[in-house]
Amino acid sequence: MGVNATRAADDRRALISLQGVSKEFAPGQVVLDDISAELPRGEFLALIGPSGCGKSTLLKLIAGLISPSAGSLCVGGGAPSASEGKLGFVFQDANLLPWLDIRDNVALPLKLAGLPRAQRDERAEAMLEMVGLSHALGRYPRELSGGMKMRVSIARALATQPEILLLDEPFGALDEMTRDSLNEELLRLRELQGWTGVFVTHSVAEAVFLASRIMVLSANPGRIHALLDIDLPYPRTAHTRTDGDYHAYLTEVTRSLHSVGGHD
Ligand SMILES: Nc1ncnc2c1ncn2[C@@H]1O[C@H](COP(=O)(O)OP(=O)(O)OP(=O)(O)O)[C@@H](O)[C@H]1O
Repeated sequence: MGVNATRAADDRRALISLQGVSKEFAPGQVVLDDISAELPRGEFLALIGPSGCGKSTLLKLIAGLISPSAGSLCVGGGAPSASEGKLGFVFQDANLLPWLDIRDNVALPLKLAGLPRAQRDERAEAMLEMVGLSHALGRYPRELSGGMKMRVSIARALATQPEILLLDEPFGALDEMTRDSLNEELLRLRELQGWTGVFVTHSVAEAVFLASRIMVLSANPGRIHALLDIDLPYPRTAHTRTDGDYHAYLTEVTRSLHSVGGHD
């Protein structure tokens, strides 16, 4: 098989595969039940559903931070626990180290990976430039706004050039304008870097704006209620939010969420 044929076969194969995944933290307390999905390379999947339905748990399973009670997951062709280096994780809290300036915060995973100082500084600076913070390299987290901290957190998650980016409600604590502009920025980064993403959100608008597909989960136990394709063309920009199709998707997802008892 030639290089192109191999790549085409790779592209068709799911990058993340979930088969009959269930999770219970205590016997009889099923949090997630029988979740199956295939995520091809390039997918940007939003997880949405009522509070406590298991969205973060599903993300942690994909990251290999916890193991399923039943079923199996395959990430990048292997077990999630073996996918270290292929994955970047962004949490709701930016989790920056207060005693390091933002260049060193972004360079931290590279330091842990053993990259020499010059290389990790160069990469950290390139990442910070990509998120529009090259003017702030020497600043400390306490000197940054919430939106800037989240930009640093995203730059840090992407510094190791992961194939997959997992985001657990990263913009939930931000005001709407900052959130909208970070959403646009995130899509721009995705265009540039081509990672596959899975993110948790409570915002229907954010899910529709970002995602290529939305998984609506029901609660107690968490099950897939709907998997909806969002066929809005990328790149999506601020103009997308005034598009009639975008608004039709907002209505569809809101209805789906209401039918499972989500009040977000
Ligand atoms: N480590 C754990 N041990 C025991 N129970 C847990 C653990 N982690 C999560 N749970 C329980 O699993 C359920 C799902 O939690 P999870 O955080 O995945 O939900 P979520 O959909 O992300 O919620 P939210 O939207 O409120 O953030 C909750 O009832 C939670 O209490």
